[in-house]
Amino acid sequence: MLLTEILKFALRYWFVVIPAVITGWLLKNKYNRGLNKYPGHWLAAYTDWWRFWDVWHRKTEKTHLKLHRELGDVIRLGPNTLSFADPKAIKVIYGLNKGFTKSEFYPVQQAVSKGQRLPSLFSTTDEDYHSKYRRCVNNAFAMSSLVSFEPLVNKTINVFLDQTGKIFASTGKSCNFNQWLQFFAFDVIGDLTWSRRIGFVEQNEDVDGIVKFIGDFLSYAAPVGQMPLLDLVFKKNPIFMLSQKWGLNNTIFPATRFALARSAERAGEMDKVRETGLPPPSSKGTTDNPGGIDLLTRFTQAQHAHPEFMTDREVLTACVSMVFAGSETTAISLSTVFYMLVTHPRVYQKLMEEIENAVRDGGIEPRETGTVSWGESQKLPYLDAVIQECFRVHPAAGLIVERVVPKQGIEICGRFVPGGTIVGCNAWVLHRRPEIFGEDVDVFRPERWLEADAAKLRDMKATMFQFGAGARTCIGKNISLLEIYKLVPSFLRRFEISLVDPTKPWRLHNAWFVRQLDFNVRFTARRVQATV
Ligand code: HEM
Repeated sequence: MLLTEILKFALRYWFVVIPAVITGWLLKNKYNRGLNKYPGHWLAAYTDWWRFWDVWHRKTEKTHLKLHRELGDVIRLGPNTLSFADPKAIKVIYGLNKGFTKSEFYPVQQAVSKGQRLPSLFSTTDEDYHSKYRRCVNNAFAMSSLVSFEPLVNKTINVFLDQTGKIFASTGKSCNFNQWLQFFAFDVIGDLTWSRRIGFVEQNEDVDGIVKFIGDFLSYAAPVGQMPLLDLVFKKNPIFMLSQKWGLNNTIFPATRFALARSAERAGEMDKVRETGLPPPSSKGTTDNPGGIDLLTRFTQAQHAHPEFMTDREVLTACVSMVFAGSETTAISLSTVFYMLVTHPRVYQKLMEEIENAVRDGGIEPRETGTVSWGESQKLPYLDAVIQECFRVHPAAGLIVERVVPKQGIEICGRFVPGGTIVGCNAWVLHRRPEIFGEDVDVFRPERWLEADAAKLRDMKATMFQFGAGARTCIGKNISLLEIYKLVPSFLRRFEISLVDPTKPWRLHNAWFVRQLDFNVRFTARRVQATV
């Protein structure tokens, strides 16, 4: 009765009721559980459309840095979202057993199969499921496993160097270096995961459109992740989910298709691994093909050890998430190193001297291919300083790494934040803290890593956030370091790199990961033996 009266009233006076409801909703957002005390862009307090709009414009790392510099260490990015710039926040927000969970930003990145979401190690918000999953696969990524990955990485590096010579250096053709490094990173992950490259480097093309697919997917997921409800309208809507469930729509991610094909090829071999827990004989390799234990084998070994948890689905999603999480991020980091070198000739020259001296003194074996081993790369302090500085000035992830505050609320850097609030840090902001890295934070200067005393260095390292932190920190960190520390000196020994147009800087595109565009270069072959 009362409801009918209210409805009648609302219909009659809709021109007053609608603005009143909208105003009420906006005010509720603005004063949401006391978050109005935090500064930010004025629109951010009222609606998440502001952060959607900002991320849509692909320059969010700049927005966050500017707002923090102007407004302080805590800023409001949305009615329910805060960004923290103080490095002390890292330990609280990402610390172990603090009760924070990943936000709804992550499920937007979930693949769907037969109408069901496929939560991965990266995208699951269920921390209990995550910790069981991570326990099962952790061993595969330990530093000690690197030894068995190195032969797999070597194979791709050698093909990559030869192809660079053949396609670009010997023809004088210019190279879209960021894309070329993406091809490398995707092929390494293919080799590490399935002992089989996807074929990007050999064919010099985006096989099956996988790179484009992931690029487009991230460009969608970054803004939509700011308002995850939109995903239920655009991509994971009931019509799409039901049509998948009933088999009317069999769209499948190209990386998943590749993964399914590789698993089918090796089904017999993996059955034995699942049964015995032992790696297959092929992993021993031969003199021509050095072998190595790939991730598919390791995840299947985890199935043997944890049959109650690891099903075929967990093995498949773990393999696919390697491609999603490990390729674009590594390619971005590699591009940064090469770009910073070509745009800072002093640093480039100093690094070349270090590498040449190591070859001359026997610190690097004089291999014909010019490749540098992981062990050798670890004895090059300037290389290490260059790579650290590149991670500092251009971390791959360019948005806040979102977490939800536990129900009871928590104190972060002296401020009580109510439960349910989305909080996070952006590596681009943390890495430019002058009290940690020095007043010249905006300058690319690898020497800062060599000059710092032990205490300062400890603070600098503790503030580095390129791999995230805590329980959800990057599981592939060691693998990516293996790739980067090996490829950079190996490539520099074989080729001299110059920009096609030194007056034209690259462009950045922040779609969760900050991709580089217009990084066009030429290569000149160097005589590797001449350095010995
Ligand atoms: C330089 C290269 C890389 C960078 C900068 C990077 C960065 C990150 C970051 C920031 C996170 C945390 C995300 C979050 O908390 O929301 C993460 C997680 C993850 N990364 Fe990486 N990553 C890199 C390479 C790799 C590689 C090579 C692999 C796989 C072989 C990989 C697999 C993963 C996975 C599976 C997770 C989720 C871990 C979990 O939640 O337990 N990453 N990565």
